Amino acid sequence: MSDSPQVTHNLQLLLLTKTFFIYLDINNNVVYKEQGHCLKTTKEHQENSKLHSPQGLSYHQPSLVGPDGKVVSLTPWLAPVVWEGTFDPTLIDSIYKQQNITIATTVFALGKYTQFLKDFLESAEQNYFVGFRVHYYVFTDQPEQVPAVKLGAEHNLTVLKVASSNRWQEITLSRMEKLQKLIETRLVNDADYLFSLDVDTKFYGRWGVETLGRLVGVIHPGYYQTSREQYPYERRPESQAFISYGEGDYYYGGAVIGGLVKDVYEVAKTCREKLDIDASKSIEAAWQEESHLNKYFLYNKPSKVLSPEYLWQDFKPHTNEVKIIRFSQVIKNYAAVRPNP
Ligand SMILES: CC(=O)N[C@H]1[C@@H](OP(=O)(O)OP(=O)(O)OC[C@H]2O[C@@H](n3ccc(=O)[nH]c3=O)[C@H](O)[C@@H]2O)O[C@H](CO)[C@H](O)[C@@H]1O
Ligand SMILES: [Mn+2]
Repeated sequence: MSDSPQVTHNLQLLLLTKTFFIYLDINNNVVYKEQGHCLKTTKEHQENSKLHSPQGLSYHQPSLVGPDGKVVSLTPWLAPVVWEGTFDPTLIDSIYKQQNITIATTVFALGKYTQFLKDFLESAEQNYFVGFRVHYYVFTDQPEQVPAVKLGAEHNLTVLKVASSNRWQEITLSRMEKLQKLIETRLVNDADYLFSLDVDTKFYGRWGVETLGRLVGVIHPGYYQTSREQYPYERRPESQAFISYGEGDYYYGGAVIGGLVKDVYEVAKTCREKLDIDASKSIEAAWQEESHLNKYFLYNKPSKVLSPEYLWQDFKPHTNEVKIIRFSQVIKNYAAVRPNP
């Protein structure tokens, strides 16, 4: 005689309850993996779910500084905005220390931009994921110009030679294609997280595991209190990067793209495809790949947003909201460093 449906139902409930309690009581990774496969599926589902939003939706522009002058630390889709005071470095480091992660970091230094590498790397070694495994990938047309910088334990650097270009716009937008290829050939196996960073920059403060997330963007320091109509989005409908005046959350800087390797891959691949479509129509978006990145982030929301502490500009005076400057664009003489105007 088979069990009555009621008995089966109770048994299932009992099993589920048991699994759940084991997880809550012991809270140990091994036990969790062995016993909690049904819970693990749920957790993975939540972490991996993309935050797509439809085009043309009407809603208020989110603000980053409230009317009381206090900073806002959640987006309207409930992603954290990382500011000083929103995380405890000791606690968050100790959590991520148990995860045995590698953070790949790409940086491009072509033409005269090789001069920025020394300060970038030296200051990164003082501040960037100190104590965690980092692998820098330096793309350059002059490998001999890459300075020998002493790297900390578990920090490595690989130089990758690329062709020179005589248009800076070409260099900055070609980063997407190079990033896509690097992920396909190496990073899928070699890294967990990836950051793509501008080289004309310096670290002045901690940049650590608080910045890790599935998909991470940074608020551009020039526009965090600007009305979205004034954002320098691409406004020509002919471009794939087009965003209409009534839309927009934040203006993200192209100097920082981060996240899980596979999520950054989606960004790079999508932006590259759109850059190619634009190129075939002889259109170049207002701010090259930064414009395409802003479009991507508008409809594929970042799961974590970095405040302008993580992208400042040395020439910009300090403001009340930004308590710490962690990473900043150095002052550069555009005419002297770029290959073309
Ligand atoms: C702060 C910020 O968000 N900056 C973005 C902004 O202006 P930026 O003025 O910051 O652009 P940029 O001149 O720094 O170029 C971006 C990056 O391309 C590389 N490079 C550029 C020129 C060159 O001759 N050699 C070379 O290696 C280098 O890694 C540099 O950091 O808009 C650019 C697109 O137009 C990029 O999206 C930048 O990330
Ligand atoms: Mn730059």
